[in-house]
Amino acid sequence: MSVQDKLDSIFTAVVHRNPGESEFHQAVREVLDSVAPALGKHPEYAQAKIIERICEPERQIIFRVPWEDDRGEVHINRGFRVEFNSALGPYKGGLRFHPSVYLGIVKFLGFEQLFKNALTGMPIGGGKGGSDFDPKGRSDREVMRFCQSFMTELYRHIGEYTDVPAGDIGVGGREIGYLFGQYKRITNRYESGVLTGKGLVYGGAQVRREATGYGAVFFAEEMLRAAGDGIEGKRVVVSGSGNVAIYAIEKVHQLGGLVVACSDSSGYVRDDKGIDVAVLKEVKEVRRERIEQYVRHRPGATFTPGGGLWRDVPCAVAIPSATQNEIDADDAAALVAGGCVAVVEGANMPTTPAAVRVFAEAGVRFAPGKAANAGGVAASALEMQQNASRDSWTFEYSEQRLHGIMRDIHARCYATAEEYGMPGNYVAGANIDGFRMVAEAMLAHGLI
Ligand SMILES: NC(=O)C1=CN([C@@H]2O[C@H](COP(=O)(O)OP(=O)(O)OC[C@H]3O[C@@H](n4cnc5c(N)ncnc54)[C@H](O)[C@@H]3O)[C@@H](O)[C@H]2O)C=CC1
Ligand SMILES: O=C(O)CCC(=O)C(=O)O
Repeated sequence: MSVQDKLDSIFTAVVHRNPGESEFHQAVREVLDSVAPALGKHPEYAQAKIIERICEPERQIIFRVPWEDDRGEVHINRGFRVEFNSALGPYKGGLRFHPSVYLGIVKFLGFEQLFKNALTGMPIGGGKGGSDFDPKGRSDREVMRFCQSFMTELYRHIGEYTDVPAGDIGVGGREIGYLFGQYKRITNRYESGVLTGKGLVYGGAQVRREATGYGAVFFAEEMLRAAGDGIEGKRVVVSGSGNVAIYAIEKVHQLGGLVVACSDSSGYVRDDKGIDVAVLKEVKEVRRERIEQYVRHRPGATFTPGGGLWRDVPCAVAIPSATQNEIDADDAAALVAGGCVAVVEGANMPTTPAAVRVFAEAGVRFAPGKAANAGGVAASALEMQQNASRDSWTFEYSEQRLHGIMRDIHARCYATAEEYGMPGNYVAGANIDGFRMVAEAMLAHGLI
């Protein structure tokens, strides 16, 4: 059987074993499509069934989360933690609170995470979790009660050396605080390294909040520089207006680019003078309002309801930072027609496979999320490092470390793509390099 036939049959088995989990299938297919050359060079991987083992999470936990709203009504949500792979270190990855969350989403995110974490070069395995709870429109006290109930089950599965959750969509500093408080209360242990993304006053690290967005822009800068270009003077569109998007916009502006539009799930705002980050933070981080409110403070800015951002606003650089599969083939064609030269995934898997093909055919440089958005989890590993040594670094030093890590990730992806005869193919470079690290560690550990 050829390597490709073998990979096809593994994929068929994954689909069969995980019915209805389309996002997970998509994430697996993308990696399997890249790793054939590495398997050709390393027959020992196939012999030890590394791919088959990588596609099967080490552990999947599903639990009931009952909680009471402010009117005394009882709600039941479902909680998840998928501990995907611990070959490189304790499971590490965020928690997502969003009504769309189900096992297939958590598994796709956990699968992506294990290769991403490998690329950071830090000793962290891959995991992901979350709930179908919707924090939108909930009071702080409701969110607190939900987080306490969620942690009342989750605490027995996590720990500094076991599994270290963090934030993702719908889980930011507020939620991490409530989760940490409940963990501390139940276990009677001040175990700082059990969660990352903590507040600065109780064990959080400088630059963790900014890290995913800043990191994506550092990666963009490296990718453009490798092509003899740069971000300065470029018109940029960033989707989303949450943690990743806000700090991506901030860093683009610091590097001399201009972000002219961003969005949330209700629509997008366009501001040709450049998105005002202070206003955006006030609307989104402080008031937790819909993006439409941005235009109240910015004469000349416009709000458009719905999802037309990628088709309507031309740009040289696109940084999708909202959610999975937000750029389809038609969006990609519109971006190409509008002069887009680079796409950098701030979100996890925001570009559909058909859209990735459109970019490849048009020669658009494309940075996959598992490389480009790895700055967040890398900064989480730096937070764990500071917690373990009871230390706290400055903002400047932490940002320098992040910058160095993103440069290294870029260099590894670039070099691996060259080594395998696919220069400029960052998808192949990231998948092969991340896969090789996990595979080598799994081989070393024996059949477990
Ligand atoms: N927070 C982190 O450190 C990291 C996050 N990511 C990924 O980045 C993406 C964004 O995450 P965060 O900024 O942390 O979440 P967030 O909850 O802070 O912000 C998410 C943003 O995306 C928007 N959004 C969500 N669903 C949408 C939809 N269907 N259509 C349009 N907009 C939508 C929301 O309105 C919000 O503006 C996710 O894909 C996440 O997995 C990746 C690496 C690390
Ligand atoms: O910081 C972390 O542990 C997780 C970040 C995350 O969820 C991601 O990289 O998608």
